[in-house]
Amino acid sequence: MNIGLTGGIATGKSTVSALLVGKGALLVDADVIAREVMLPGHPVLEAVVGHFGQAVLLADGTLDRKKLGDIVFRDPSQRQALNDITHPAIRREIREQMESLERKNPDKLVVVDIPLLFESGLEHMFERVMVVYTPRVIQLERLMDRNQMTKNEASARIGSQMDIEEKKLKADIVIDNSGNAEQTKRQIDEFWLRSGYI
Ligand SMILES: CC(C)(COP(=O)(O)OP(=O)(O)OC[C@H]1O[C@@H](n2cnc3c(N)ncnc32)[C@H](O)[C@@H]1O)[C@@H](O)C(=O)NCCC(=O)NCCS
Ligand SMILES: Nc1ncnc2c1ncn2[C@@H]1O[C@H](COP(=O)(O)OP(=O)(O)OP(=O)(O)O)[C@@H](O)[C@H]1O
Repeated sequence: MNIGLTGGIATGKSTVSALLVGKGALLVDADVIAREVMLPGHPVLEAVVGHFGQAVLLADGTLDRKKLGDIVFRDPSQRQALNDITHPAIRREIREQMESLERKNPDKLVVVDIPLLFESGLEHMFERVMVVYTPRVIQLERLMDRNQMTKNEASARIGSQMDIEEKKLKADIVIDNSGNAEQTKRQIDEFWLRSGYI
C-alpha cells in the first residue's frame, strides 16, 4: 500500500510525513534522495558540474547549494537543464526504495514525499495522492521565515512550482495545514482511522 505525498514548498509535507510515520507508516523522501545524488563522487553531481561548471562547487568539492539555487530558481531553462540531469536518477531510486519497502512490509503504508510529484507527472505511481495545502500567502510567510529568504527569493521558489491551488484540485486527499499543529494532527488522525491502516 502506498500514497504519494506532495504540496508546495513549505506547505508542510515534512510536518505531515512525520505525523504519518508516528502512526506507523514508512517513508521515502525525495529531498533526501536528491541530496544523496549530489554528494561528491556521484555521477549525477559530475554531470551537474559538467553543465554548470566548477563554480557551483565549494572549495571542499561539495555542491554550493546556494549558488546553484540562485541560478536555477531565476532561470527556467537552467532549471529544466538541472531537472533533466537529476530527475531520472532520483526517480529510479524513489521507485526502488518504494518497491523494496512495500515488498518487505506488505501490511504497512508506504508514504512517498515528492515535492515535484505533479510537475514530474508521477501521480500514476501511487494508489492515492495526498496534498498538503496552505494558501499561497501562508506558504510565502512560512518559507521566508524558515529559510531566512527575502520575499523575492521565496516568490521565485514558489513560482518555479505548479500553483498550490492546482495541486489541491488534483489531490485524492487534501490536508489543510493552514491552521495550527493540533488542527493538522486531527486531520491525520481522521485519515488514519478512515483508511483502515491500523
Ligand atoms: C537547486 C538545489 C541545489 C537547491 O538546494 P537547497 O538546499 O536550496 O534546497 P533543497 O534541496 O532543500 O530544496 C528545497 C525545496 O525546493 C524545491 N525545489 C528543489 N528543486 C526544485 C526544482 N528543480 N524545481 C522546483 N522546485 C524545486 C522543493 O520544494 C524542495 O523541497 C536543490 O534543490 C537541487 O538539487 N534541486 C534539483 C533536484 C530536485 O528537483 N529536487 C527536488 C525534488 S526531488
Ligand atoms: N501548522 C503549522 N503552523 C505553523 N507553522 C507550521 C505549520 N506546519 C509547518 N509549519 C512550519 O512551516 C515551515 C514549513 O513546513 P515543512 O518544513 O513541514 O514544509 P515542507 O513542505 O516539508 O517544506 P519543503 O518543501 O521545503 O520540504 C516549517 O518552518 C514548519 O515549522
